[in-house]
Amino acid sequence: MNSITLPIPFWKMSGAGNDFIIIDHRKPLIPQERMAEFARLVCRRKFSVGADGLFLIEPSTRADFKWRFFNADGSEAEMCGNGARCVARFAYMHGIAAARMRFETLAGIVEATVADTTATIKMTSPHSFRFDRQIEVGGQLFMVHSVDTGVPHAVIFVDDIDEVDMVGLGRQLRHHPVFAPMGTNVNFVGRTGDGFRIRTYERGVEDETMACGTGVVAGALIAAVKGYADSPVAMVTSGGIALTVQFSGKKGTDVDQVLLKGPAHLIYRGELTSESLIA
Ligand SMILES: N[C@@H](CCC[C@H](N)C(=O)O)C(=O)O
Repeated sequence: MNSITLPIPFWKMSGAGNDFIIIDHRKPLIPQERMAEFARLVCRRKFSVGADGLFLIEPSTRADFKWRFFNADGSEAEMCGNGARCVARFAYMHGIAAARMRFETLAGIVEATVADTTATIKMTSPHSFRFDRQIEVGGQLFMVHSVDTGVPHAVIFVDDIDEVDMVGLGRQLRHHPVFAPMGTNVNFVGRTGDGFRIRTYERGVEDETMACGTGVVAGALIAAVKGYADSPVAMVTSGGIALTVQFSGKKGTDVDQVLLKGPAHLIYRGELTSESLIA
């Protein structure tokens, strides 16, 4: 079968401004070989629903369900923190899983708890920490830290977060040879009087998004190692919404339980038709 079964019911959800299309795909509707193309079409803003990413919920033999996750450009990514929180609420509201659930991602098993419009996830173990790499971009040197929180993230602490050229600088770092071949998401973190602000240039969206869950976790863990923060760490994202990261275990890179908490809202539900898929 190479055709897409239409119409397709979907939910549009927002996790702190990171927005997603979520489809119950336990009964297959989109052939495997057309999933990336489908994601590109439905995520395209102004021409279709528009979103930062697409989730297809599928059956799992190891957990309550598993997902296929595609960025807006059709690339498949291992993990998405805000998407995981939205998917958890979707699964709970569709009776696919109980309020406490486990689901399979390419990064590993994610645990989640849903309470009203808030969803908390237990992240897969962060790994590949690197600190204090000096990287030159456009004749300027940046002190860059990095960690994989399910997907790769670079973290840079800046004095004035409003002044960062997200598209110019974000894009150059995202494609910097140091991070090849996978590339990286790029987070700029600013310390405010009583906390942190964070802005993320997302791989696969190829732009700044309003929030990035795995990016907030990367920022919080690196801030803790640097001695700037202690658990729980709240970071205000570009859309103005705070996400909270809680972790236990030894302070530093040896953290064994990392929780990400924040809102997961249903924006609307609808049906995708052939007109939603126009290139
Ligand atoms: N928005 C996500 C991260 C999604 C994956 C990322 N775009 C990538 O390809 O690495 C989040 O909330 O974590």
